Amino acid sequence: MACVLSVRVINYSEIVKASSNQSKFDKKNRGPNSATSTRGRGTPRTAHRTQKLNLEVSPHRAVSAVRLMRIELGGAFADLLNEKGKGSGDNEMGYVERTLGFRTRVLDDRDLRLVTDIVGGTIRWRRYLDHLILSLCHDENTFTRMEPLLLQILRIGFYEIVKLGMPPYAVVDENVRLAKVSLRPGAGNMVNGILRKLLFLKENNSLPLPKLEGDDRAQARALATLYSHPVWMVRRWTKYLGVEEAIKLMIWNNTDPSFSLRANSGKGFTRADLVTRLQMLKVPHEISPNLDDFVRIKTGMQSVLQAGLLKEGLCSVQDESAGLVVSIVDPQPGESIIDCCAAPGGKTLFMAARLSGRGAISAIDINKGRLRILKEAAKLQNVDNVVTTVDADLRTFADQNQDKSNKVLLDAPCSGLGVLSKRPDLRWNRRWEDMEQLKALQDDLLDAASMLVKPGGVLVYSTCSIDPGENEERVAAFLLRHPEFCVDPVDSYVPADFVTEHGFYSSNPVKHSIDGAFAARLVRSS
Ligand SMILES: C[S@@+](CC[C@H](N)C(=O)[O-])C[C@H]1O[C@@H](n2cnc3c(N)ncnc32)[C@H](O)[C@@H]1O
Repeated sequence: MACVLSVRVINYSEIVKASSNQSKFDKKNRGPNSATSTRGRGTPRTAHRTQKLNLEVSPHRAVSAVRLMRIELGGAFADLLNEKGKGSGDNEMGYVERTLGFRTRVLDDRDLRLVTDIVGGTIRWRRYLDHLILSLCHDENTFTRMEPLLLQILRIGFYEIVKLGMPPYAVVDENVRLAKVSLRPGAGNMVNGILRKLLFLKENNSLPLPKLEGDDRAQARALATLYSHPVWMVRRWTKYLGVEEAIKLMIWNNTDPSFSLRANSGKGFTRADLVTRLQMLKVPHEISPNLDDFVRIKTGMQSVLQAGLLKEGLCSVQDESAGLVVSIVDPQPGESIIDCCAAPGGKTLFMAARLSGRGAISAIDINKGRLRILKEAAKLQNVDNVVTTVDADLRTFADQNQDKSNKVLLDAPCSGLGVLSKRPDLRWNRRWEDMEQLKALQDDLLDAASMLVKPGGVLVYSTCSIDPGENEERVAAFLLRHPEFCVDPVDSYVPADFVTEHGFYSSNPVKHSIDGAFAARLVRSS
């Protein structure tokens, strides 16, 4: 039986004494009012005066389940918690306690890695996992009415068995235990039954998966389940890229992401310095073939974080696809640049470092909070002497501002379809309808940004999307509205491999193994 220790202490690490047993815990916390016992109907649990430490539930599993609830239910999840939990910014273990009714031991490095893997993977594979869970449930109602926490526990178990190939009996045992202590014994029995059915089918190579057959619509639905993406994305990509490339893209999106680090030259820290530090930390790395300041890492981000390299502002996490957009702006010492949608500042800060202390960047953004992050990062990275933040809607700013610049960057709000490997939840939050709204906003912002460009000056339009509707089509529509601009091919700024036949920059995750992004360099004649 799982062991729940309950003690009156303020400090979690000081917990020493056991005083309650499982049945007491169940009675007290698992009634109809439990935050986790109903889906969307739960009455918030009252604040605990005691803290309960459970040493038998694996901490990474408990934290993963709660984090998945937070991601999926968003604001609704905060409402399920007690008042104290709302917006308190409390640490993860606080959420665990308020959701599950107990704490686990503190997570070590290995647990943290497991949480990242399990949460990322379970979100990515959600559609695929839900298809399997639904297929193995008694009936559809069992699935659709399942409590949120129970569903997350099942998703975790299915992911571990089917995608991670973890030792099956340990997975069953641990997920059953989590369901029992965090919900009730019956929930544990249900998890046990469904996971064992899954194991049987997997061992017999007969998982109930859809076949690629029927008309385009049916095939798109099957692909969407097999590769776990929304149907509308599959239909869009098969139309633009063909089935084979669409599948490759989905496989990329489902793979654990690689990261790039940029050495902050503003701090006098070079790539050679960064390489030395990574060697000392034993973090495997690779020099970027595309950008002088960048290094790629696949694993070891935890070590980089713990060593304080980011906290000290010595390096930043920045994808090469974003760095290459800065190469297209090509900032030179002494120049004045307007960055129209600047926050949280990835590109602003890299451009600022390239100015080597001479010149100025006006960093405009409508989002105050993100702009604050930019300002603090500029200070940390020692480039605040060339960065001024402007809290404004670009459209109003452009209307009212007489000052024009030779270089303007518009890194527009977009669908983010190029960065789905790094943002596992984004695919489920984006809707097809968003695309039309985004395109209209991108047109408006392009018009506004163009007003800030001096004759002879350059406007760089960029997105982190791979969708032609947000990229080439927006530029074509802009050029029709603004014949005073023409395309300046980007060949002199980025490696030839990234240049499209129309002279635009395009990074393709499948081809270049970095995020997907787009940029056009547009020169104003008059
Ligand atoms: C793709 S993000 C920019 C990322 C940033 N360039 C970087 O490299 O970190 C788009 C930004 O546009 C901002 N934005 C959206 N609408 C805006 C508007 N009307 N005026 C100014 N900024 C806007 C958003 O707040 C968001 O920070």
